[in-house]
Amino acid sequence: MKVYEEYKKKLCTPQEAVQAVKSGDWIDYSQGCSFPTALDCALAARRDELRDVKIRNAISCRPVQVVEQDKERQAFTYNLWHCSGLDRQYLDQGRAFHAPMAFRNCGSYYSRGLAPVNAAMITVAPMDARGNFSYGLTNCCQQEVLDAAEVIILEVNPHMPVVYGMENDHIHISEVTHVVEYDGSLCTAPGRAATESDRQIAAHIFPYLYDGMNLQLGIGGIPNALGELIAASDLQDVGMHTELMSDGYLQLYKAGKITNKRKRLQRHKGVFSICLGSAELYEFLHYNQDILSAPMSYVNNPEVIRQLDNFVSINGCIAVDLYGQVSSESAGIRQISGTGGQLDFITGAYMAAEGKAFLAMRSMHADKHGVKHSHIVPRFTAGDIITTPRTQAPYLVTEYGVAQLAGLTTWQRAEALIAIAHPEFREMLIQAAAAQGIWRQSNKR
Ligand SMILES: CC(=O)SCCNC(=O)CCNC(=O)[C@H](O)C(C)(C)COP(=O)(O)OP(=O)(O)OC[C@H]1O[C@@H](n2cnc3c(N)ncnc32)[C@H](O)[C@@H]1OP(=O)(O)O
Ligand SMILES: CCCC(=O)O
Repeated sequence: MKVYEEYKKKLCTPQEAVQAVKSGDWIDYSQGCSFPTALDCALAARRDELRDVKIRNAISCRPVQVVEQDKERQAFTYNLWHCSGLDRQYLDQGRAFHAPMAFRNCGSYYSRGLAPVNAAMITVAPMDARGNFSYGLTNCCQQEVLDAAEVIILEVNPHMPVVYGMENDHIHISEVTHVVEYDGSLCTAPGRAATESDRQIAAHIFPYLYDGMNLQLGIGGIPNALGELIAASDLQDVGMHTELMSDGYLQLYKAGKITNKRKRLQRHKGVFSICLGSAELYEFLHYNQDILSAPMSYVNNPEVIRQLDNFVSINGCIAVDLYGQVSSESAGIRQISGTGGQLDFITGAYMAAEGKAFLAMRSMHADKHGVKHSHIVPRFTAGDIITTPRTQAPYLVTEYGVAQLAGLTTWQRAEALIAIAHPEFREMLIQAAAAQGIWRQSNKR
């Protein structure tokens, strides 16, 4: 068979494949749990011969060897579209940089030539008899990256599920420069377990959910708690249209909650763009005809989301100020996460008939010295990054309730947000609101 001959011709060791990289190059790794483990090790081993090689990735799920082995950071610069807990450590230590983006636009940076790619290194499922390799867990911006790349190196992993896609879900052997094989386990990222306060927050959102909704759950503990709550509820015929496929959705599928039968687009199919989860979730996706992967440029497009009536988007945030500006990605200048798909889904959910978007957070935290900090703040301080502007602020949720901000004046917003602040901070916030000129004498307190 011709495709197998071509495969054999292109098959080489990781060490041979990474010889394609030159000093000064830009390299893209496939994102999230599709991390190309063997190629990363082989590239890191060239640290003494290479200079100024820039790598782009997002949500690193295992130690990254081009970071770990290049202590002097002479050979490699690691850049992140979005951050995992491990990435936060790299950023804190000055071993990585963040690249701001909204996920619906990420692919266009490549197709418009704004993000050049000398070599793409991606993990795929084994080749089928027609010569195709499934992108598996990560559809994301894969196609745009590959279209932009001068050299394409596949890391074939037998554990990568074959995932059906709407479009741009596989690559053919004829388009590939090199193939390497790696039989190690895929990265897993089952997500942070829900805490008691996550559950309290989820319980406030729950009354807004209804049968037949199209559900997007984001990253973090609160969306996971919602997954648990819906799985144990009487809700029926939930539709899945989400950027992130997580174990929360696996729970919902197992509980029979997701049927997708009321969706106006891709009826009977759940749609996602990137999967971060457990080995059980990966197995569930393997040749699963009920689920489609699609590019971020489609899944996160507000024009697409708009067509899904009854859309409910639930994401996490870090802090909100009394004007309704939301930071979901930084604490001061400390980069914690990324904009990701948050703004895309808030925009699309608002446009959908009966659509709603929720941003949820704990009302406060205590730092390592025991000092308590309110997550509802009078105003942001220098360095805080605004992820969602106040003009698009959706339903904000804490353990103390829900504040719907759209359409409200500044003094109404201040009142609504102070009502869901931690009680210990409410008086301070009222004083601040008065000093900022956004508190009326007749406001409730
Ligand atoms: C995926 C889709 O389908 S679309 C869109 C989804 N994406 C987004 O919404 C992007 C932005 N949101 C997020 O990334 C997440 O929801 C987060 C980061 C806001 C919350 O996620 P969680 O996993 O619940 O966060 P968690 O509470 O564990 O905190 C993560 C880190 O932020 C820190 N942090 C969180 N809140 C604060 C705060 N107010 N002040 C200081 N630090 C904070 C924590 O200490 C922790 O740091 P560490 O890893 O060094 O310990
Ligand atoms: C994979 C989740 C990325 C995001 O926050 O959008």
